[in-house]
Amino acid sequence: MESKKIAGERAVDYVRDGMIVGLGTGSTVYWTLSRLGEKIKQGLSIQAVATSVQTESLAKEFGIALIPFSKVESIDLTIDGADEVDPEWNLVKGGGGALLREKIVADASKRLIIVADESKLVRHLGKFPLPVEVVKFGFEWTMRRLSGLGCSVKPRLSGDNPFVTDNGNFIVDCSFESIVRPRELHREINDIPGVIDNGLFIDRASRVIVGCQDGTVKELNSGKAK
Ligand SMILES: O=C(CO)[C@H](O)[C@H](O)COP(=O)(O)O
Repeated sequence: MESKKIAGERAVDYVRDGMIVGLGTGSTVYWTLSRLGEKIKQGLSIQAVATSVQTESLAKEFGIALIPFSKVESIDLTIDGADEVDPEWNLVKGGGGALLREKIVADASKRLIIVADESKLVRHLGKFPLPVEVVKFGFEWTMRRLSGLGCSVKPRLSGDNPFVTDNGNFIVDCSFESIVRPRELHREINDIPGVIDNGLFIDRASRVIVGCQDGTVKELNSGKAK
């Protein structure tokens, strides 16, 4: 928990007065939101776009001014978490089910800072099941097509019911043993009818901030993205 906190908080050092900031989703970003709230009390002035209903309500709690995404031309900086980060900074995201809005907001952002604890750094993506957002209609068929890509598939549940995203869709978690060619896999998955998007984020991170168990924070800044 402490390593998530120090990573999440550190990212706030990159936020400047007047910025439009994208707010990711998850337990690491929670600490970003809480630190942003403190800085706002001390006079920082920003506007923010949330990537989930959960983040929207936390932002309100922390006194962060939100604007609708539809009113935004571009976002200066987005801070978000990840489930896995490989040495090329390809990411798996969507553990919290917010991958679609997270990807749209990341796409509109000049910079994407990823905050994570050390356990998220992996040699190859794939240990964490890859979340795929699919439409409800025909999702059983879409799952069959996904399993044809060589993974085992599980519809995500919330208790006994299917998990429903903020966009009204389902999530299918796809377990590949190892994702060797993430770029190709990203395209293959999104080519399947019924798939809306998947949790692979390729060449999107501009910086990765990692909280370590010994209390230090590592900042990696050699990615290929904008
Ligand atoms: O992609 C996400 C939500 O859709 C999260 O950023 C990801 O699951 C990491 O979450 P956490 O910081 O709680 O470990």
